[in-house]
Amino acid sequence: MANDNTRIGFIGGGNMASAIIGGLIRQGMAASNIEIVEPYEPQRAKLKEQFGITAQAEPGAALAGCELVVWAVKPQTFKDAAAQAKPHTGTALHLSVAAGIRSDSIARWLGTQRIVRSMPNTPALVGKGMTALFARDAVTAADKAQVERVIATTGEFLWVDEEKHLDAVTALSGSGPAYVFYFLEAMRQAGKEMGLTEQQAYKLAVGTFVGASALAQASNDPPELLRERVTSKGGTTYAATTSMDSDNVKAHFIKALHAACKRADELGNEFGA
Ligand SMILES: NC(=O)c1ccc[n+]([C@@H]2O[C@H](COP(=O)([O-])OP(=O)(O)OC[C@H]3O[C@@H](n4cnc5c(N)ncnc54)[C@H](OP(=O)(O)O)[C@@H]3O)[C@@H](O)[C@H]2O)c1
Ligand code: PRO
Repeated sequence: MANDNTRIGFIGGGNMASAIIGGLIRQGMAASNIEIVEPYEPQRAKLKEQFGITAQAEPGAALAGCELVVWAVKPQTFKDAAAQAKPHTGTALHLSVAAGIRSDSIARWLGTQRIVRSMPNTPALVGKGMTALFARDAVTAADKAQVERVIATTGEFLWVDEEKHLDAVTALSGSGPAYVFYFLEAMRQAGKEMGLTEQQAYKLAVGTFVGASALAQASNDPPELLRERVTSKGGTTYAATTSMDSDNVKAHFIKALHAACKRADELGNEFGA
């Protein structure tokens, strides 16, 4: 992004916006090309401290010069935020990161069809994000390329052809980091119960996730086979996975992801009207 003079506006300057802005700045985008609208004063102070960007409390003329507007508000506040910002967004291309809110709703609120919906995740903060993107028909190849340049600063991405698949993506990779952290909490507690210090247990658990993920990424083998290679006959891994199987852990975990997917659909219905 170093030689790119595109101006990008952010509506909402919270966690997800900060993750993307961090990526853009790391890749050399000038902070002066970023406009942020963020009503919460302490968050504006944080953005100033983190990125040197003075965010605006409400949308205004500065937004009009932005070729791309990123919507990083909660699903619950999207409609109101859209009503406030619409008079200032000109002919911009729009990129939403909001869970659940369908592009039909966004098109209606903003009066434009140039909308890309996305579902990023918080590892974007460290350049290891995983994002899925969906484009409405009116989005051109050049528009898509512009979105890709932005999202690529936060990690990897893929496009989905059907918008409803973004709900599944939300359940899988959008919320996914929380599942990993949940398992880290459990591994840390188990380690402590077995006599390790909290620090030792946490370091071992995080390192194991990093290592196993890197192995899965580097390997052409399916996870079933990778797991088999850890599992010695009559050994410790077998004892653990047998215990999980008898408690139906996998089925419960899959059920949890379906609950997240259903909630994404509900968010679209509840807050997209
Ligand atoms: N966090 C994640 O892991 C994640 C992952 C993928 C997608 N998302 C999506 O990203 C979106 C933002 O989530 P987040 O975690 O970044 O939330 P967040 O940290 O709460 O950020 C949203 C920000 O938008 C501000 N805001 C509220 N009304 C506004 C308005 N009218 N105009 C401009 N800004 C306004 C909020 O201020 P106040 O606090 O004053 O309301 C808040 O600072 C959500 O739609 C979520 O579904 C999040
Ligand atoms: N965070 C948002 C939520 O929990 C969307 C994915 C991750 O609703």
